[in-house]
Amino acid sequence: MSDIETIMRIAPVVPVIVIEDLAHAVPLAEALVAGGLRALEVTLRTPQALDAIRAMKQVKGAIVGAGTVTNVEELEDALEAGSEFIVSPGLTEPLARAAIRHNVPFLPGIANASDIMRGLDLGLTHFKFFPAMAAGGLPALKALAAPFSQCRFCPTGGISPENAGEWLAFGPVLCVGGSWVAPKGAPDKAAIEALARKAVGLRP
Ligand SMILES: O=C(O)C(=O)C[C@H](O)[C@H](O)COP(=O)(O)O
Repeated sequence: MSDIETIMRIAPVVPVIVIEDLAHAVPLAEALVAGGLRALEVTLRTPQALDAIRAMKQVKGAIVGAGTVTNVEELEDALEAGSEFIVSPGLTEPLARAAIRHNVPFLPGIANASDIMRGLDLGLTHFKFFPAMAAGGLPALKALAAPFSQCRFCPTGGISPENAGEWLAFGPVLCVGGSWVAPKGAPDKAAIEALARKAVGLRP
């Protein structure tokens, strides 16, 4: 099993995916992988999410994780479905301890210094900065990262093709998360592949 840093370094953008129709899962994953985005975060926001994870794992080259994992039960369901990494909007001790116990790459959300310190106490150093723009944008992350030089981040929430390059130019940012590469609805494979290709080119 890879560690979370390896997963964060696969591509500059991790698509944040909401699957409303299971039939969309495989074509969407195929288009994203073809465009160069291989680490895919499927949010547990819809009843189809776990089946979507199972289906997308069959796509060659895809590394499929679960997002919006907010408690231990969801983490266990996500692992049962074959999730290769776990993303959470926040950081609770029970969830973090379960992720560590299961030895699954884990990217919990932080938004302030106390969140980071709780993570460090648990042995975690890699975090999602969420909600990135609403929590103060790049100036906020720069200020937060300064006292925690051992930490690495994946800002998510309000990241766009227009601002992603600036985030990715900041050393502690290994990747960004974003939903813009996985628009809702029936996937237009050519359009999504093109969005993914552009996203791959965003790393300065
Ligand atoms: O679902 C979760 O677990 C979240 O943490 C929220 C998502 O990561 C953001 O909603 C994606 O943000 P946008 O790219 O601005 O659409």
